[in-house]
Amino acid sequence: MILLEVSGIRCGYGGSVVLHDLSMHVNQGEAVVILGPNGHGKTTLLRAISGLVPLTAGEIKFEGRTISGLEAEEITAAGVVHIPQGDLPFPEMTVEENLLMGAYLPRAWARRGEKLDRVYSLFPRLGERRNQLARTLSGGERRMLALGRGLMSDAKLLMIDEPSLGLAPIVIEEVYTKIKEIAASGLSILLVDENATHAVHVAQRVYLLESGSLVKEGQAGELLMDEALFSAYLG
Ligand SMILES: Nc1ncnc2c1ncn2[C@@H]1O[C@H](COP(=O)(O)OP(=O)(O)OP(=O)(O)O)[C@@H](O)[C@H]1O
Repeated sequence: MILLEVSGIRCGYGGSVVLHDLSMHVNQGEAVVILGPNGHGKTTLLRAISGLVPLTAGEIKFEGRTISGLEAEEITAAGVVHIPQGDLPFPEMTVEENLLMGAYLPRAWARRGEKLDRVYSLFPRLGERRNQLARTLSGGERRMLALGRGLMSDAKLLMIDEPSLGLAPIVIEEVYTKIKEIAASGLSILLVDENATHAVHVAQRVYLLESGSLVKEGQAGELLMDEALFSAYLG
């Protein structure tokens, strides 16, 4: 069953068009990654789905309902949760207070205790640091906090923007191990990253984005087998 369906969208900033006639989808329970060089529109695509960049053409549907044109809060309330690049937490709040901010919608708030337990079992380091101010966390811990905050909501689709950005290789591996666990729990995931190495092991399906258009789609396994493609597009 298709969960998210993006059909022929066009959007950009001011007069400049960033995404042209872009179509893609995410099935229920699937982890999908969009790979592509920086500056080619990956973040813009997530922002368009979240209602932060208006479309000038095309349509986006979630669970069969048109969400393009809705306010960003309504799209979040529908279950599309966006973890932006850089994932800055509220620095003067504790880890736990930051996590609780992710459960601000009434349905999630009612189940916040159970959700906190789930986040702490997935990220024991956050549990140990629950009373620590977010500004004192390491880069990797901050990224975990951003993922945890996303899980505190009633997400049906978790969209994660470049989880490897600015982290040391060993920390990237740790973050991706957690994303794999989240995907294995059945939550649908749409991930964008410039770094293919880890992302292709988490995703079932991959799209390659170049200059605002998707140039290829395939199973992650096929991409891994295709060395020429892998090096041509992903370096
Ligand atoms: N707020 C903005 N105003 C004007 N142009 C923007 C804005 N945000 C992004 N752009 C432009 O849109 C294009 C696509 O940027 P986008 O951030 O979507 O790329 P990306 O593939 O996610 O790369 P990165 O990972 O570096 O963010 C770039 O040319 C960028 O300069």
